[in-house]
Amino acid sequence: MSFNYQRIVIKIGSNVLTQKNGLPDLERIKHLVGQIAAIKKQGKEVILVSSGAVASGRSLITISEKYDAIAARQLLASIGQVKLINTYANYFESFGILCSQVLVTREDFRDRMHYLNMKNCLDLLLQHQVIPVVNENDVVSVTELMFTDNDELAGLIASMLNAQALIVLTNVDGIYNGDPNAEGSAVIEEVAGSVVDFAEFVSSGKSQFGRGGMITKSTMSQKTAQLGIAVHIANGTRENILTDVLDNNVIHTRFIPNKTASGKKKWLAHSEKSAVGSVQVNEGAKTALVSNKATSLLPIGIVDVLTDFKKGDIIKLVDDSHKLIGLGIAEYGSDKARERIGQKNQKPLVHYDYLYLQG
Ligand SMILES: Nc1ncnc2c1ncn2[C@@H]1O[C@H](COP(=O)(O)OP(=O)(O)O)[C@@H](O)[C@H]1O
Ligand SMILES: N[C@@H](CCC(=O)OP(=O)(O)O)C(=O)O
Repeated sequence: MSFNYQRIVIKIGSNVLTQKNGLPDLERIKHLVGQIAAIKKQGKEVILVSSGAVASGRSLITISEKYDAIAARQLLASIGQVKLINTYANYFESFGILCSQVLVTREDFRDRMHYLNMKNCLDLLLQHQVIPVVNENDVVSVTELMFTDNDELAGLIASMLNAQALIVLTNVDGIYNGDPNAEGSAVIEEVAGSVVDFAEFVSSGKSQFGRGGMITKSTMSQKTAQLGIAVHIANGTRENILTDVLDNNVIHTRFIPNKTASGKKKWLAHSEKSAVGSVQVNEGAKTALVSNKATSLLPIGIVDVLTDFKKGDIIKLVDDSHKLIGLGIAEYGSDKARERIGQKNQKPLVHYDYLYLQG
């Protein structure tokens, strides 16, 4: 059985694009572009999320050690992104395909106006048969507000664009059930349904040039699959990997998608860092919210307003041990919410349509 996705986000990690000596691996980039061109020629839409700006920059300039990591990242990315996008543009051009550069920061996803503005631009590029090449704008991003890594960014882009699939290319065959180098470890081929605690077997170590590591890949993949998007994690250093993944012809990890969520829920799913206020809910409300029924958050299920918010703000819903259970848009401010705590027959604080629950 092959996978017949119409809109696909492909994320390529730094390690796939870089040789062991740190120089860009042009042959590999060319080979991947060739596969993407073949997928595109089948009438499919492809959005590329590519890391590699910092790695490319490293191949062009040596920076004195007296500069801190942030300054070095900004300098390398600023120089390296030009080289990276030129490389893509030249290779795509040889297949008669136009690509474009889209550099984003977390701020661009924060409020719904910015989010929809960016979505409109990406939709327009796709309508014009262009392949958007997306990367974080490391030059202007404020360190504390950055994406954990481009895996997180790829998950956001896939949900924003209602993609059917996200393919994450890294330098191992998928998520292993132990150390990938240890004897006896094997690739987990399918992840379905219930939430898996990957920290049990995925080490926090990452590859030579990667930023986030396999743990972020695992959590992002789980979240993205819960929103209705299939996620494939595969080895981008293998020949014909993209076509093999789509033909289901190679061992890799696949997260089976849940039912598709609405656009608003997809946006909320990635809004934790933009949440302004928080409320604590009781056990009964928690059970009702996480059940399969469409349930709004009513004041009777609230036990405390932990941090203030205004009407329209994104708020966190936490349980009695302060564990995050969901995110929603407040229908009224924290003052009114406090007055109504525990009361019956009150308007929902968060309506179901504006509520995203963690899986
Ligand atoms: N259980 C595991 N399964 C697969 N990879 C793992 C596991 N635990 C740790 N890793 C490490 O995660 C690395 C990939 O993540 P990362 O460095 O973020 O790559 P990328 O640059 O592709 O984003 C692998 O090279 C591997 O060393
Ligand atoms: N924006 C950075 C990407 C950093 C990053 O997330 O890398 P990776 O973990 O390899 O996907 C760059 O282009 O170098």
